[in-house]
Amino acid sequence: MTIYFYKSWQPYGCFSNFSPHGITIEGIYWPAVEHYYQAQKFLGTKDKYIINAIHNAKTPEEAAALGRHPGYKVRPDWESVKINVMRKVVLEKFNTHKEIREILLSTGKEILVENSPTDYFWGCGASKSGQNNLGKILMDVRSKSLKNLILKPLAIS
Ligand SMILES: Nc1nc(O)c(N)c(N[C@@H]2O[C@H](COP(=O)(O)O)[C@@H](O)[C@H]2O)n1
Repeated sequence: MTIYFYKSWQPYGCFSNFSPHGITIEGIYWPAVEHYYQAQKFLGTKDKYIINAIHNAKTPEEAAALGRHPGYKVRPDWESVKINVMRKVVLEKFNTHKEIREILLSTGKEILVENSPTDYFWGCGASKSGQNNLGKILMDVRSKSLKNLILKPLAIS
């Protein structure tokens, strides 16, 4: 059975990047994955001042609106780095928060899909045929977490 998730208040909402699970990366605390992800778009650009506003955004929706604003210039390598940016921050989220790591592990081998009606890159889009890159990252994180769970007791003995 495929597990669909999207909004943070819906079933499996903790898989959404908008869920309120803070992370610390390179010593800086971010209120949600979405804040960090959107801010990375502007590293080293003339619009880098917007990073602070994204960091301080009251909600992930506000962070996303700032990061998607067509008036700000995204870094030129964004398309080639965004998957790795997302991989790093989503892994950190599930390493940090044990309760949602357990929910992720409880999904076993089910396929996870971000059921965004508009996003064909991170989600499946309205046609359900999108790339679902967020779902793929979550399934990778799930495999890594499972390996850690199996290897940890072995390391102790
Ligand atoms: N608009 C919206 N609302 C949500 O609740 C979502 N989970 C998403 N999806 C996330 O949007 C991010 C992509 O943003 P860009 O289009 O690259 O600016 C990514 O975190 C998706 O998972 N969207």
